[in-house]
Amino acid sequence: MEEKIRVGIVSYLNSRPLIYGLQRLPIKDKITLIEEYPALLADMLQKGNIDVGLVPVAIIPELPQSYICGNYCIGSVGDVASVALFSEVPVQQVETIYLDYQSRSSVKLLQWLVQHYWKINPKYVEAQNEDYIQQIRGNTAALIIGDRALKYRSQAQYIYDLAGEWKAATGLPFVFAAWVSSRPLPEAFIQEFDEANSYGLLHIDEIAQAHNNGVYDLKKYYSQDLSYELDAEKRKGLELFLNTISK
Ligand SMILES: C=C(O[C@@H]1C=C(C(=O)O)C=C[C@H]1O)C(=O)O
Repeated sequence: MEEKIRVGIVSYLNSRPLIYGLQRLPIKDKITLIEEYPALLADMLQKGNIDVGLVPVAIIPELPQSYICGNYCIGSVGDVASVALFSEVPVQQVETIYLDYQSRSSVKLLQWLVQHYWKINPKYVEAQNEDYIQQIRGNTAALIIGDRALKYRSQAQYIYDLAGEWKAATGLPFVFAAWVSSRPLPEAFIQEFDEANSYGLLHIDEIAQAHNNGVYDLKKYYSQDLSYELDAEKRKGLELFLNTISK
């Protein structure tokens, strides 16, 4: 039997539409799905523990070889809702920022916004585990991504949505994660993979209902906040982001 292709996918709600077809269509017998948080997926791709992953785009410049597979991603054309700087004070008064250990792209995006858009000069602290979320107080703010960010929204005073801020600063959409492999994969596989990604996007209502947890309106999350097509505008946003972080 042929070896299965190891596919790493983000373990958050954001990727439920992309995993839907991968778990249901015939491609499911050709792959092994591994779910992890984004920073771990990045490590796994870098170490060769997965063949393709929905990895933070910020690691692309660090890979000796990389191939973007297919036409889907985790992106946004405005506010994304699940990636934000959460604070008790306006951003101009923020002095310390905890960085989410689960993120790679949003950490880089935040640091770009801090320097070039908000023009503030905070101290950064790299969080090691979930406890950092309790540190948001006074002039201490934190970056949170994923399901934990959706959850934190209801108790937050100030929410600086990183995709919305990027859009305001550059006029472009933002791509957080894309399907990346470190070696070329067969064309026929990529095509089947791409079709499996698109399948879930036809079942958004069902997926939103199945995962509804009363925390956030998932139909809105999947159809308005997130934008999964890696189209020409998103590729432009991605290129600009990768250029800015590799300088
Ligand atoms: C929109 C999101 O995009 C994510 C953010 C990532 C990052 O910051 O490295 C990576 C993958 C995505 O899960 C989110 O997690 O909410």
